Amino acid sequence: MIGILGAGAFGTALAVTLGREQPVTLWARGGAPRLAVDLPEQVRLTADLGEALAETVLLAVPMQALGGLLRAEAARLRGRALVACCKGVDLATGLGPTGLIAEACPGSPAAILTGPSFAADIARGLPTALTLATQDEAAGEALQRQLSTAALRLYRTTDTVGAELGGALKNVIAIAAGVVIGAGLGQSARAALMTRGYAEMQRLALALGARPETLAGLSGLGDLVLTCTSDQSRNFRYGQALGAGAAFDGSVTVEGRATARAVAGLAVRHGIDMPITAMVDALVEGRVTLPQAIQSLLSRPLKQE
Ligand SMILES: NC(=O)C1=CN([C@@H]2O[C@H](COP(=O)(O)OP(=O)(O)OC[C@H]3O[C@@H](n4cnc5c(N)ncnc54)[C@H](O)[C@@H]3O)[C@@H](O)[C@H]2O)C=CC1
Ligand SMILES: O=C(CO)COP(=O)(O)O
Repeated sequence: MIGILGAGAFGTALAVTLGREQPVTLWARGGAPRLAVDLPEQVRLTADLGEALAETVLLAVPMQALGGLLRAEAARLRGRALVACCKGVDLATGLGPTGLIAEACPGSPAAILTGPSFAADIARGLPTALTLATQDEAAGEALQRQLSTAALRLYRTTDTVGAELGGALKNVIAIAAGVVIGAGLGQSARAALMTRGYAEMQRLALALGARPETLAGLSGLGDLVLTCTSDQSRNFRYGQALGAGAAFDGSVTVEGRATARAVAGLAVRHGIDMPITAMVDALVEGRVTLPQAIQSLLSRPLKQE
């Protein structure tokens, strides 16, 4: 049995695909999943977290809720294989998902499942490929077998730093890509933004110990491409609204907002130049106007690529 904590769009989609092949218990804090889909017979929905505590537990809550959930449930989660399914950097600690797991549940195998996939596509059984990262090679092989399905292919790596930073940072760049399109700056500008965004993702991630091939893989470049080019992405749509001066529903999960804040701080501490992330953070926080943000990016010094 697999336990999934969090019945938002992603947790529910994972329950649907995994539940077609094996028993799954899906914990919904409020008792109901967010995606309007039929759950396979082997998926049990519960409002009692204890019932979802299997040997393998997927943590599918938003990034800024992960630390609190881990601390509250540490005693019951310890010793289980814990697979984070969220993308971002924790504002309070600057840690990524596996760092939060290690802090709350030391000794538990900590993994992250990340990469290009919209929950709706996974739930429909469309083909999807994700990265499963864990430092423990044997645990990684076991999880890869357990969590791959006919439609969901998992690629394995031990580079947790690269996998989680790729997934976190691409959301910030997706907001910027949305701003570019929302402000009517055109698709050529978006391609430039994505490329320069990828350069700054690499600068930070490599400085923090990530491997370049992880950044070039599904969890980095793959997810950057998906999220910056599809209006299925909530980060992209949020950016579009910012760029167009339109309203955006505040209840929608937009991970790139808090991640921009956390990463702007990390970049300063590590002396890494991340102008797009800094611009997104300043724009989201209302410290600059849209024309100022665009002007500051266009007036960067001319330099080598
Ligand atoms: N939706 C998607 O297509 C994908 C989402 N992800 C990632 O999955 C993570 C979760 O996102 P979604 O499921 O899309 O969000 P969502 O907004 O659809 O759902 C979030 C769920 O978490 C629950 N939740 C919030 N705080 C909680 C807490 N403290 N304890 C328990 N439950 C809590 C909410 O009730 C809600 O059901 C994010 O980090 C996102 O980046 C990753 C890949 C695809
Ligand atoms: O992470 C995702 C796709 O891989 C989902 O993107 P959004 O959170 O922007 O909707």
